[in-house]
Amino acid sequence: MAEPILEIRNLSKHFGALRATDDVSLNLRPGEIHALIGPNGAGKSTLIHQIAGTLKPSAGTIRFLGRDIGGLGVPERTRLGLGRTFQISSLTPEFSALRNVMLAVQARQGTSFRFFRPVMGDRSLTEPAMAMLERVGLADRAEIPAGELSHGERRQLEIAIALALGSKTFLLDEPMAGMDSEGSKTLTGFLDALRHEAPILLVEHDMDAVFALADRISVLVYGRIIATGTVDEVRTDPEVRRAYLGEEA
Ligand SMILES: Nc1ncnc2c1ncn2[C@@H]1O[C@H](COP(=O)(O)OP(=O)(O)OP(=O)(O)O)[C@@H](O)[C@H]1O
Repeated sequence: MAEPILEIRNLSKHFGALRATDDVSLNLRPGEIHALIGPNGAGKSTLIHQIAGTLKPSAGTIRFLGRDIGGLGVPERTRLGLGRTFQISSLTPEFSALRNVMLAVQARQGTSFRFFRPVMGDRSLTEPAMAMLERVGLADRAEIPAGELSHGERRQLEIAIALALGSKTFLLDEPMAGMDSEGSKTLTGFLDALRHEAPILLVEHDMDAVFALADRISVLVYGRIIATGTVDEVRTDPEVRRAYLGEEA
């Protein structure tokens, strides 16, 4: 089996007496979508924050591409290729989709000294940025201001930006939140293809999306993983049914 890209071992986060994550171990393999599900307050976002570097773990290790990243800050983790998206603030709403991606290409190239040149005419920026928009299926929306894109399109744009910044893995925290069923269907199709570019750790409450997408699911309850397995294994696990899925499973 391929080496995991991301390996979490015995990760915990304590807020006073509360164990928001408690001895969590999981991994993410190349090409997979690993979904993390669980009731409200189970610790899913806390876990994502710990991996992204915005929360310091109380204990445990995080290895990314074979390297212990526990001591690294957010920018260093991003530079290594750990992509966290869906922070809407990363988009400049009045700039076109293309220009938003060009800024990321420029940041990656470290060419901000070119500010005095007309950026939109710079083919070393427009061409890779266009290629990125094509990869995420937004090429025909290149000229539309980011603020006028649909909810789902903005998420695709954020992924294009993350790819332009060199992301090799994605941590996605509730990407379907606030979407109608049409939007979440489109985004599901998009994430399905994205996994082959970069594996995804997906926190999501939309169970249709999770069951359609996940290669594996881990179920988090009160900060602990109570089961990890395929969709079928998790759906039929008695403890998961009792603790989370209930009779609807
Ligand atoms: N900064 C913090 N200080 C204290 N407690 C916190 C903090 N952040 C989260 N918690 C607590 O940790 C627990 C886990 O919260 P977390 O947001 O990780 O859960 P979640 O599984 O993402 O929930 P949801 O599905 O509702 O987003 C909760 O009890 C929450 O109140």
